[in-house]
Order: sequence, then structure tokens, then C-alpha cells
Amino acid sequence: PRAHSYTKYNTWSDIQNWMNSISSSNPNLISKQVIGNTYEGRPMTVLKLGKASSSAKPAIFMDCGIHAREWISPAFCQWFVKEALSTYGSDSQMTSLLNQMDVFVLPVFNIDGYAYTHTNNRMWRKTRSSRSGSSCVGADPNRNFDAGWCTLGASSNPCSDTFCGYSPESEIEVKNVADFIRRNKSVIKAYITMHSYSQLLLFPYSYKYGLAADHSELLKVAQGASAALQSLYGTRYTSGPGATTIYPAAGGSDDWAYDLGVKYSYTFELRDTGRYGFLLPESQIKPTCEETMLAFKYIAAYVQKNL
Ligand SMILES: NCCCCC[C@@H](C[SeH])C(=O)O
Ligand SMILES: [Zn+2]
Ligand SMILES: [Zn+2]
Repeated sequence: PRAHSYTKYNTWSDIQNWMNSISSSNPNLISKQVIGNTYEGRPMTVLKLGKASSSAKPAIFMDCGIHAREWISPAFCQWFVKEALSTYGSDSQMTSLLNQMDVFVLPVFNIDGYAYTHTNNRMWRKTRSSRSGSSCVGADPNRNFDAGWCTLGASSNPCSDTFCGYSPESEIEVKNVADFIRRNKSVIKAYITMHSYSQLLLFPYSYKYGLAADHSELLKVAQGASAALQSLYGTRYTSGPGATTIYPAAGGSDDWAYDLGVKYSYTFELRDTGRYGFLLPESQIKPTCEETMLAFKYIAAYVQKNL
């Protein structure tokens, strides 16, 4: 079988094997927990990074792979875990971060969809749930959260790629993540969700045009993170509220987390701006992950300073 590589788009099977081995590699810094199964029964696995502590530490939650075809997203979550473990002890900021906080990483949110893009349809976006009454499969997890659910920028047609689902959290994958974040909301200070493509750093709201109460602070941090990202290879990002920066979109994970009380809530649209789109070549995994690490660390440092 193919081996796992940080500079390749790994199959779910290779990612699962990788999670099992890396989470037993350093019990003082990483552990894994299954937060539930997907519709097709695959284990949704969260990696908890941070210096082991008997008391609860403030935390950041990051997910990748909400949308199946956005392969650069799970690639970043895997890269992040490798970088965190390999630079802890040598990189002062990463050491400080993992000493003071925990980082929960969900490398593949929509595992069924991700597997389906490897076997059947590279351009699949949604979950793989099916319900009697429709021949169409899946709902858009990023329209299925309980945040302005199905009001705008989403479809109630099960055959649409932005189908909002039959009710909020109807998708078991969404419910599993929402339950986990609700269970840990007292410690979770930031929510970061990785998507592609367009090179955008978005924050609430997308379910309405109105500005978030923390708009100016969220914008300031996003602009700082984008500048940090650009400093490496010159990659240019646009920062702003989702509704006006990309499009209105209700039911999103970032809006939901923000309204739950997780103030620092961001959606990344990673490389590129359309030349390759979702089919970003594997040769761009390394540079994309390196520059995105700088943006993540900028946000994490800001959150740490404002604990
Ligand atoms: N919560 C919505 C954030 C803005 C839209 C993000 C994109 C990622 Se592909 C989408 O879900 O359509
Ligand atoms: Zn997406
Ligand atoms: Zn996108």
C-alpha cells in the first residue's frame, strides 16, 4: 500500500493509519479521540495537540475537509500536526502555544465525501447521506449548521451542491462536530475551518450582511494573518466578512461557532484563485502549507495574548 506523505494527497486509509501512528508517537503532546462516526460508519477522529495537563487548557479548534473535493484542506491539517510536533521545543512560539493551549485538529470532517472523491467523483462536495424520497445524495455540511439555517445562499433542493439538509445538524458529521464544540465551548477560544479555493480569510457573518459585534477586531486580526501569509511567497489573500467578501451563505460552521461564543472564528479559502482550483497540484502542497502556517500562528499568537 502507498505510504503516507505530507506532500501528497493521501487516501482516507493512509490518513487513518497516519493518525494512529502519530497519536501514539508522543503521548506527552498528542492524543486522539473519536467524536462519532460518519453516515457510512467511518470514525471522525480529533487529534488533541498540547502539553499534557491535568487541568483543562484554553483551546483552538481547527477542522479540515468539510468539503470533499478541497483536497488541499486535509493536507494542511496533516502538515500542521507534523509541524507542531516537530517544532515543539525548538520554535519558541509553537512551544509557548502548546504549553499554554490545546489545539484540537479534525483532519477530515467529511470522510465519506473525501473517500468518494478518490473512488468515484473527484468533484464531489457534500456528505454521502441518502434519504428515501430523493434520488440525490448528500447535504452541504457548511450549510447544515444551526446558524440562519437555509435562509440565504443555500438550497432546499436535495440535488443542489449547497443543499442545507432536512434540518439543522441533520448530517451526522455536523452533529458530531457541533456536539464536540458545545461540550468544550468553555475552553474553545478560536474556531478555524480550512477550505479551498480563492485565497480568502473570512469571518462572520455569511448568513446576514450585518457586521459582527467584533467586526473591527476580527478584520484587524485577519489582515495581520494575511500579511504574515503573504510575507513568505507573496501569495495575496483578501480578508473580510463572508457575506460581502465571497457570497451570502447561511448554515456555516464559522457563523455557528461565533454565535455560540467562540469569538475568533475564521474560514480560510486556500490556494489558488482558479488556475487549478480544487485540483491544486501536489507540488503546491508544501508552499501552501508553509505560508498558511504563518497565518495560523499569527491568529494563535493573538488569541494567546488575549486569553
Ligand atoms: N460560513 C460560510 C463562509 C464563506 C463560504 C465558505 C465556502 C467554502 Se467552499 C462555502 O462554504 O461555500
Ligand atoms: Zn469548502
Ligand atoms: Zn471554497
